[in-house]
Amino acid sequence: MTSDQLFPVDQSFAQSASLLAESTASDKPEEACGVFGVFAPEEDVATLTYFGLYALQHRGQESAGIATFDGDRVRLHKEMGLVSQVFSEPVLSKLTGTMAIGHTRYSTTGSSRVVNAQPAVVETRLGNLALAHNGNLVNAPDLREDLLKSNFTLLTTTDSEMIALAIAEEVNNGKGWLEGAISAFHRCQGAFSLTIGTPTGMMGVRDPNGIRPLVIGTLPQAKPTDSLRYVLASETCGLDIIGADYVRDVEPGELVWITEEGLASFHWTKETTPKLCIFEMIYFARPDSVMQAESLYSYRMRIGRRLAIESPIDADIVIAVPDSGIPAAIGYSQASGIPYAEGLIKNRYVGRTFIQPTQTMRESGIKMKLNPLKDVLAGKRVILVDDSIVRGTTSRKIVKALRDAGATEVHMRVSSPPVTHPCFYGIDTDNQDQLIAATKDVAEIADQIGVDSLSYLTWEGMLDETRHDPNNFCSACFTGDYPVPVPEPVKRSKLRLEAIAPLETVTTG
Ligand SMILES: O=P(O)(O)OC[C@H]1O[C@H](OP(=O)(O)OP(=O)(O)O)[C@H](O)[C@@H]1O
Ligand SMILES: NC(=O)CC[C@H](N)C(=O)O
Ligand SMILES: [Mg+2]
Repeated sequence: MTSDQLFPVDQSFAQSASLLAESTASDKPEEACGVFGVFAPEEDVATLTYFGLYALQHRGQESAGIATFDGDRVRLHKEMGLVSQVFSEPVLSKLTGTMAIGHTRYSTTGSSRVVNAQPAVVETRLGNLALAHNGNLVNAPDLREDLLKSNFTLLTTTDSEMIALAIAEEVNNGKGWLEGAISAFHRCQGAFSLTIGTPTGMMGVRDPNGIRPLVIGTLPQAKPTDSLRYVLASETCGLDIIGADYVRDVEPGELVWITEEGLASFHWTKETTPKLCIFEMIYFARPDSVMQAESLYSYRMRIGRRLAIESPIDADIVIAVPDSGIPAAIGYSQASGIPYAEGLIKNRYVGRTFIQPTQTMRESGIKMKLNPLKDVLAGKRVILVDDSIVRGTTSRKIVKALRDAGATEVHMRVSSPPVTHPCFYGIDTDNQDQLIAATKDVAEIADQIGVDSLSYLTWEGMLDETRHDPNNFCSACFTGDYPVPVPEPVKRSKLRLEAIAPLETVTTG
């Protein structure tokens, strides 16, 4: 399905019976998204955004969208699928403008369907705004009630549309873009890294804890007279791909406002406590992205070394679970002196299994994805390194495949602590009952996945090796210590707004 629009528009497409009839899969996991924005009047902003989203594809694989601004006019194309499936050159050539906002989605608050794809575009007194959101609001049900009371029409079941409508409400009540947006952010609780387009400028925003990442870059000026061209991206890999230079992170509780005049920074709240999601560093973000002033490849190598020191074992080879287990396996090999080998070959055309919508898809995804190398493994005592065990689906299958390929012993080492709690801030760590470490101890997990031994990195080791203040990270998935309190009904519903308020009952008048 496609949603291709020129705004101002008739948004009635979103209310069609066929869309409303689509139901959400109740076992659908949670995760993160990729956001992007570019303000570059002399450039082909849609194509730049396409490449930026291409680099951020790992953050969300369900749908993608780009909205471009040409003065007051907004052009929007969003569709289900991967970035390369959603956009073609003819589509991109129609997305003209001086600024673009882009999104790759992995649904969390609303179901996976085109109406919920982003950017969310809403009309306001001052013109349209387009918003791309990474994260999750933990007060989404309350915000939704407030917006319904204000007679707003909710066309989607995402918390992201609610942020856009909250800004619209403030603006419609007489505020300007900045004042209105800041008032709206004070109504939001949870995780939100946002890129927002308006007819006059582009915003980059992080919540007071900066749970999800967001970086600022600049594009080189084609001519000395060109204005500075700014880029916003979830990760630095989204800057690299278009030749943009990394400037800095958007800070927790900061709003950057990018216009023809340049970039202005506003600290929209004084109540900031940095809590970057440590799971971004462990697994989610790309290893070539820079966080906390170094590539995640370097951090992941270091935790692999730490793991070797914390949990040594005698063996013949160290192998990784590709892709995200590779840096830690190299680190483990370096620190232990046990040779690193490739024992599993990944079909590079298969995506991330962790973030596929259903258990059935995840199971078949693994079979399609990894094939053991028999001549490397036969007769060997193997140390298998992965970055995380979440449900245990991946490890169980791999361990069996390694033994079938002739490995005599399989010792698993994991470069993060046991995942015991779900994430409510935008990464897929599923319901607690599906997290293998929520109900089983390490010995039971070892038994279930069929390894000879199993060890995890300690929580202290994971945080020490960041070489930053350990208090600056959210590690709730390992501890249950949530930096933004999660209301009980939200914990129970896992922010499935369809469960809280079925779409069929949404007021559209
Ligand atoms: O315990 P499970 O629920 O099976 O999930 C854990 C696995 O999922 C992730 O990899 P994924 O295959 O998603 O992506 P990757 O190729 O980037 O490692 C992670 O790196 C683990 O390998
Ligand atoms: N994973 C995310 O960051 C998703 C953003 C938003 N909560 C949605 O469901 O669309
Ligand atoms: Mg993996």
